[in-house]
Amino acid sequence: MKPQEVVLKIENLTFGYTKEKLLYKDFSLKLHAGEIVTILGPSGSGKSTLFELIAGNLRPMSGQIEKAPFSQVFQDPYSSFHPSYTIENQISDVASLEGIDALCDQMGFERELLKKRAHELSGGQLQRASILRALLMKPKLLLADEPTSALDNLIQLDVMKLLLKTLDSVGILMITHDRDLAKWCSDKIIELR
Ligand SMILES: Nc1ncnc2c1ncn2[C@@H]1O[C@H](COP(=O)(O)OP(=O)(O)OP(=O)(O)O)[C@@H](O)[C@H]1O
Repeated sequence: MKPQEVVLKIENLTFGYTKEKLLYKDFSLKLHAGEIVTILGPSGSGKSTLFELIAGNLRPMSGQIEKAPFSQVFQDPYSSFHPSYTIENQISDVASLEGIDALCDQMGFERELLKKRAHELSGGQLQRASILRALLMKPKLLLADEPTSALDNLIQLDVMKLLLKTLDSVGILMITHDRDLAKWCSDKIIELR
């Protein structure tokens, strides 16, 4: 079997907002296309900070982060979209709409919702729109922060299954508080303290 491409390589990462309180000390992680790695940890343990570091919004104190082209699904569906523009407009700003109909069907996301403005959608609908946008960007690495938190249990599983289907060519790094979900879908779980 052909070895899968490395889509994220973190080497000896050290970071804290202050030197006195480090959140990461010599932290390393390698993620391949086809893998899903989940970060579990209590509130305040540094999960979102790790995504900020990977996305390049924060600089490590030391260590290296190499990443393939990535897209992100954010924890708060309401802040993921501008409230007064349509979902379709906001997706087409960053991605081609090719394949959107099939993806909508797979996610149980009614296509009419694409023509609506973000403020007219529910939290669960917005969260699916955010996943739709992230997948249409055709990333090699998907950073997913609580990607299914606003969905009820049944839809949550469907959406996770869809994310897993993309795994042939994509590596997923996911944050969740949901230990059962993490155990069900992850190749590897990293626990922060
Ligand atoms: N911009 C910042 N400046 C200073 N400290 C910060 C900043 N952002 C986060 N922190 C602190 O860093 C720690 C880690 O925060 P982070 O948001 O990464 O945690 P988390 O594990 O994602 O939490 P949650 O599960 O609640 O989202 C917390 O103690 C937080 O108060």
